[in-house]
Parts: sequence; structure tokens; C-alpha cells
Amino acid sequence: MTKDRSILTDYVREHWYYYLLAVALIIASNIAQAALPRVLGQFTDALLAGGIRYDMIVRYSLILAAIGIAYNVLFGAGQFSVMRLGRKFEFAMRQSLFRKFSTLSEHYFSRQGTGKLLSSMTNDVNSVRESISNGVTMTTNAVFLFLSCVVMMLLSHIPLHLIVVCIIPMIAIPFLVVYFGPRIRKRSMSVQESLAVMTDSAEEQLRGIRVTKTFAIEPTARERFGSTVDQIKDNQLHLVRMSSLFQAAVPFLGALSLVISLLYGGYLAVQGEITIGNFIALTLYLRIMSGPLQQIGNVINMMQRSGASLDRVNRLLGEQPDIQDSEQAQPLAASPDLKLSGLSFTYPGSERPALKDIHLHIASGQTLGIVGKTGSGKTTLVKLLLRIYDPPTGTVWLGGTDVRDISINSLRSRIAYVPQDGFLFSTTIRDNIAFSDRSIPLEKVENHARQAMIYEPIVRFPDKFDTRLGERGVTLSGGQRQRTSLARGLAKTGPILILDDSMSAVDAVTETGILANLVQERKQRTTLIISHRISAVKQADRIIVLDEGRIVEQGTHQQLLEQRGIYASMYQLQEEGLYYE
Ligand SMILES: Nc1ncnc2c1ncn2[C@@H]1O[C@H](COP(=O)(O)OP(=O)(O)OP(=O)(O)O)[C@@H](O)[C@H]1O
Repeated sequence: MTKDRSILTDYVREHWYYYLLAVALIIASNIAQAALPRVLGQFTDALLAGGIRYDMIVRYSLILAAIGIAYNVLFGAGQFSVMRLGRKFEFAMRQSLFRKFSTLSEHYFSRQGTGKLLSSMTNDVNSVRESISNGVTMTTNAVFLFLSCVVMMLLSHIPLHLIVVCIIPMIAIPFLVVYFGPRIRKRSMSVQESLAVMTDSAEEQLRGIRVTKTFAIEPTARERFGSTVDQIKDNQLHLVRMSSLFQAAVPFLGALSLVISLLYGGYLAVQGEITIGNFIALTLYLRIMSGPLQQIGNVINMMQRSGASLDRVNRLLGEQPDIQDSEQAQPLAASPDLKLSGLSFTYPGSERPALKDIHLHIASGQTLGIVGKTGSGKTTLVKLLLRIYDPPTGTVWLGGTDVRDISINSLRSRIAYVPQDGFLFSTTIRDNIAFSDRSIPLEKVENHARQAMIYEPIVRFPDKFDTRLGERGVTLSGGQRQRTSLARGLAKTGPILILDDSMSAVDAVTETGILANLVQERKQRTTLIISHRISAVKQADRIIVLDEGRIVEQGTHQQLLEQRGIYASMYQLQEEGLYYE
């Protein structure tokens, strides 16, 4: 367990008075409950001494009823306070985790896998919440009920030596805990980890369900998912075996105490050293005490589980984003030029550089076309510009400032980036297009939809721009999705527009229409158009051809044709209707 318990200790410190109140209520309820056997013992002795009397039965019944009501009200109120605190903690913890996730980089997510993170947000948070609600109730209940019982036994004149002898077997419980505790915890961690792997697998299988169906490989998908479930089952069984053994051992010791009380207590009662009432009270006390002892076992199990979960949550919350604002971070200039000087970049953990020694200067307001084979480094260039990954210091400059010294928020909020696989959210088309600023008026949203040539298909839906997308809404075609994502990019204001192969799923005629609509847009912004199609970049002020991370050709469309290199052959192939790869 790490020493850093910050999120939990902070929370408890902040709400200590509620916890104190809850603990006080539970203690009061324990005292009420512990009075019960004593009253029954007194009743038995009174019966034996003077026979049954009507007023006595009524009096004792009223006392028992009062004890019962007091116990229920006090315990209920205490439990409610603690549960409420637990739920509030759960809410706060999920908020903090999500806030943290939103600061972490793409690299972090590709390294971790979303299943693990989702599992933390659900299972780990639940487990910690349980420990601070049920854990507090159960621990307080167990400790104070046990103590109250001992005190009440002494007040009832049950001899100390009899009490000690009867509870001796229960003293073995801490030793059991020490033995089982770490083992249970280790197995619980394996269960949580296999649950995370299963979530990952389920998420991927469900996301790829369309592909699976078109390939008719459902059995393979089921088999793959099944193996992750089998792993959980094995780990769960391991855990269940160990915790069952532990949970069975605890009540067994309670039962052993009862046997001793019958033997020794019974003997003392026969000898006349304790009253029959005392003997009955003793057995009832031991019966009550086996409950708290079992609870101690459960609490220990729960604490073990939640200890591992809390460690994971704290580790996540302590994660430092690998891309951060520098101390001298400044906003992006109003109309920045783009300069790349000697840019080389290798992805973390990769052997081969994705970009090699790139030099380039694009004046503000100009359009740069980027072409090249798949994997040649086109998207990597954009990721470095957006600081999805940090480029080496002094290699990428915007408006005369190293991008590493431009604040991340200003950089990303003012660069309109349209990726190839534009993910759309399960909300209305209007909200998707006005994603960067929900207050954009409908006319503007419609204008951007016209620019992206998606207006007509949208207004054909009965709800037009209020049509909901996603699982419970309309499913757009690939080309429609891409154009909606393009409209979303165009709705974002800012001095730089980047289209990353964002017209690949639209036909050539529509692409030409969109490009014509963008002429005005491009004059006001520095524009980068990445494409496999020459037609998309041929109007650019400059075009670069990337190959294996290097600029191998550059110039205007005309100049590149004259060079008769890769670009010229791509053009020729595409003009002839063939596809260059
Ligand atoms: N996150 C990553 N980690 C490691 N390597 C990566 C990562 N992303 C891309 N690469 C590698 O970097 C190289 C360049 O990839 P990039 O995505 O920039 O190519 P691209 O030219 O945009 O390709 P495409 O036209 O297919 O989109 C490829 O070899 C790719 O495998």
C-alpha cells in the first residue's frame, strides 16, 4: 500500500464532524443493544425469585420494546449518515478522476488502455466507497458492540474469569487476519486486473462489432472474449476460496466460545456461583458478540480490496501529464507563420523516426499541401503542431514562438483540426457542429454545413439540425460523418486550419465543391491540407511530398509536375483513374 492516501484522508478530514456524529450514533445503538441480554437475565432471575406477575411481564416487555426502538433509530440514523458520505465521496472521486483523464496525453491513453481506466472509475471507486461507508459502520459497530457487551457482562456480575475463558477462542481472530489479509489482497488485485482486461476486450469487440459481423467471425470474437471471462472466473474462484476459508474460520471460533460457555458457565450455574439469569445473559452476549467478530472479518476483507483500489485511484490522480505548459507559456499569435527547423521525431518506445530533418516555412495566410504514402509522417507533423506529442525544443515555431512555449489551451482552441476519422458524439448534429462553441447561432451552423456540403442531407432528416446521432439516433454514412466533422472544424475560429485527409470518404465531385467553398476560408487562415488525392492540394501555395519521414519534393503543383518525381507520377496515376500507393 502506498503511503499516499490523499484523496481519502482529505475527504475524511473535511467531513470529520459528520463521521463523528455517525460513529456516536452507532456507539449509542450498540450500548442499547448490549443492554438487551442484561434485561433478559434480570427478567429470568426475577421470574425464578418471585414467579410470573402480570405487571412484571408488561414492564420488561416495555423495556425491551424501548431498547429495540432506540437501537433501530440510532443505528439507522448512523448508517444513513455514513452511507450519504460514501455516495458523496464516490461522486467527488469520479469527478476528480475524469478531470485528471482530461489532462493526460494521447500517449498515456494508448499506453494504458481505456478498459483499465474505466474499471478504475467504476470498480475501484465502488470498492473505496464501500469501505468508507460500510467499513466505518461495521468497524464501529463491531468494536463498540464487543466492548459494550464486555462492560454489560461485568455490570451484570458475570465473573471476569468466566468472561475471559469464554472469549479466549476469539483472540485467535487477529492472527487469522494477519495470515489471510495479504493473501486475500493479492488475489483481489488479480481479479481487478482481469476485470480491466475484460472491459478492454468488451469495449473493443463492441466498437468493432460491425467489422466482426461483415467478416462473419462472431465465433472467434466470442472465443476471444470468453478467454478474458475465463481468466476472471479463475481469479475470482481463487479469491472466493481464500475469503470463504477466512470467513468460515471466524464464526467457528465464535461457536467454540459458546461451547465453552455452556460447559464452564453451566458448571458454575449448577454450583450456584452464578445465577441462571447470568448464565442465560452470558450465552446471549456470546451470541451477539459472534456478529461483530464476523463483521471484523468482513471489514478486513473489504479493507484489503479497497486498499488496492485506493492505491490505484491515488496513482491515477497523481499521474503527471507528460505534456504541460512551460513556465514562459504564451498565447498563440493572431496570425502566425509556421516554421519547422530541423524537425526529427521518434515516437516514445519506437525505434524508427517518424519524421527526419524537416525544414519548412509557411507565411501566415498561405496554404500548404502535404502528400505522401501512408505512414510517411503526415499526421505526425500535425500532432507535433498541436502538441499531442511534444516536438524537440526549437524545431516547431508558430509566429516566431517555439510551440513548446505556447499555452496548450490557446494552441488547441485556436487551431481547427479536422481528422480523417472524425468521431461524432451521441448528441444532435447541431451540437456536434457547434462543438467548439455551443453558443454559435443556427445560421452559422447551417453555413458551415453548406461549406462542407452536408446541408442538404441534414435538412432531409425530419428533425433537421436537431437530429440525434449515435446509438439511439441516426447513423450517418461514412462520407456524411466525415463532412459533419469537417463542418465542425470549419465552425472553429482561429488562425490555422488543418484538414487531415478529411475528404477521403467523399466523391471527387463533392470534394471539388468543398474545395471551392473553402477558397474564401483559406485566404483568412494558414491552411494545411493533407491528402492522398492530388486534386485536394493542387491549389495550395506550396506542396510538400513526404516519404519515410523526409521531405523529398516541394514546390507548387506546376513546379512539382515539372520535377517528374513521385508527385508527377502520383498525378499521372490519379488522372488515369488509378490509385497511387
Ligand atoms: N502513436 C504512435 N506510436 C508509435 N508509432 C506511431 C504512432 N503513430 C504513428 N506511428 C508511426 O509513425 C509513422 C508515421 O505515421 P503517420 O500517422 O504520421 O503517417 P501518415 O503519413 O499520416 O499515414 P496515413 O496517410 O496512413 O494517415 C508510421 O510508421 C506509424 O507507424
